[in-house]
Amino acid sequence: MEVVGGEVDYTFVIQKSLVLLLCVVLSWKMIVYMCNLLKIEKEPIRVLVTGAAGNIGYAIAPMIAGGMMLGQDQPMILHLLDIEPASKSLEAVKMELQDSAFPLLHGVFATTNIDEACKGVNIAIMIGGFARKEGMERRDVMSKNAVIFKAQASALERYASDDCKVLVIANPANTNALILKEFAPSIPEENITCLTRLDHNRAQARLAEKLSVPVSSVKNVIVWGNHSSTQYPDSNHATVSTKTGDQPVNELLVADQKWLKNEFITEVQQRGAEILRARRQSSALSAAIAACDHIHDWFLGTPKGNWVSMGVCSDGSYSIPPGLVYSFPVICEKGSWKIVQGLNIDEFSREKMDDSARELAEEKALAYSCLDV
Ligand SMILES: NC(=O)c1ccc[n+]([C@@H]2O[C@H](COP(=O)([O-])OP(=O)(O)OC[C@H]3O[C@@H](n4cnc5c(N)ncnc54)[C@H](O)[C@@H]3O)[C@@H](O)[C@H]2O)c1
Ligand SMILES: O=C(O)C[C@H](O)C(=O)O
Repeated sequence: MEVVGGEVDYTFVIQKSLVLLLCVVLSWKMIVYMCNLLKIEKEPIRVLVTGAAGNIGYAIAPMIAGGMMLGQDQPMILHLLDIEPASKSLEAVKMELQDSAFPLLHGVFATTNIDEACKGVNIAIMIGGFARKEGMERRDVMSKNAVIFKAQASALERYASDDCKVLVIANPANTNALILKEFAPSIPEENITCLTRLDHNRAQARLAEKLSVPVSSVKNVIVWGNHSSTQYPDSNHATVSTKTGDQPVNELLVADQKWLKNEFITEVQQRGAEILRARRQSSALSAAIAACDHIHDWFLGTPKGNWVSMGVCSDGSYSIPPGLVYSFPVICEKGSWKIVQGLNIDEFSREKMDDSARELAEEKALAYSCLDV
């Protein structure tokens, strides 16, 4: 250390520190530059898509391969799974993906064997399941899916990578995710989620339409609960960015409180059924986009000041019973999610949130009774 006349020369120390800092920054920039020059790529991530020959599978495969889910610098290898009767269509999906020459797609592996499909996967998008047919009881659908998800959980438990992150889309999504959690105990429970981002996106879009603003200017809607008609789309904390800063949606729609408490909620709750009636098939394009959004934000983080809705294992936040997979507002950072805490819940919201939790508890009991656990 430089000492002048018995005293520390702070100017010299600061100068030295700045030079050192500059050297560190320049070396880091140089390393990044060299990597880019040498085209050193990230290791490919293995992504499992179950039900890959179906509607959502066909929509989501090119989105993943094109970088929408994991970003434009993240290569991937796709593991596509479907059941034997769909094996020809599955092979066709594989061929089309190959023919699309996606630069980030480092391989496609298609199989009807669940164990092989799960080998080494880092992400599992669970779309395949048993769809309700006319005249079938809820119990029949639940029992078929409970059996499917129990078997898939065991395969993931045995063969997936330790850090595997799971997104369940197949309905009943929350309860299928719960079964998966029960039968894959070595997968950390925070790695098991279900899709309610589609409902979140739908709610955001309805508000933007009502306010005649771009959808991107609306943020922080919430979908609480089950991905079913008891879900509670909540506009109480949503804002719209304007030239003068963020404005609460409830203030901008002060004259439309009746709409917010009635039509808005039912329209979002019933949107899936509306699309099902119009297409005679459930939503596929928007479901695939929502799944990409879900994984994208989970891996790469939610933008500062924004939250999104994800079906996650309840830790008792907002008095939602632990042991349910429930949709909460979450913030994501460095590959982890955290439930947004401290939001004010009014009586109206409380009732709706509890109704959905009650339905999930009933679904859980039904699923367990089907599995004899
Ligand atoms: N959570 C959501 O937001 C959301 C939105 C839309 C649809 N969904 C649900 O997603 C699921 C898939 O929808 P879709 O339109 O793609 O249906 P789809 O019938 O077109 O495709 C489902 C595919 O899964 C396959 N499959 C069936 N059992 C399987 C198993 N055991 N292992 C692997 N694959 C299996 C089928 O052969 C089929 O190819 C449905 O349950 C639907 O209700 C959820
Ligand atoms: O498949 C369905 O029943 C509808 C779907 O979950 C949706 O929300 O679009």
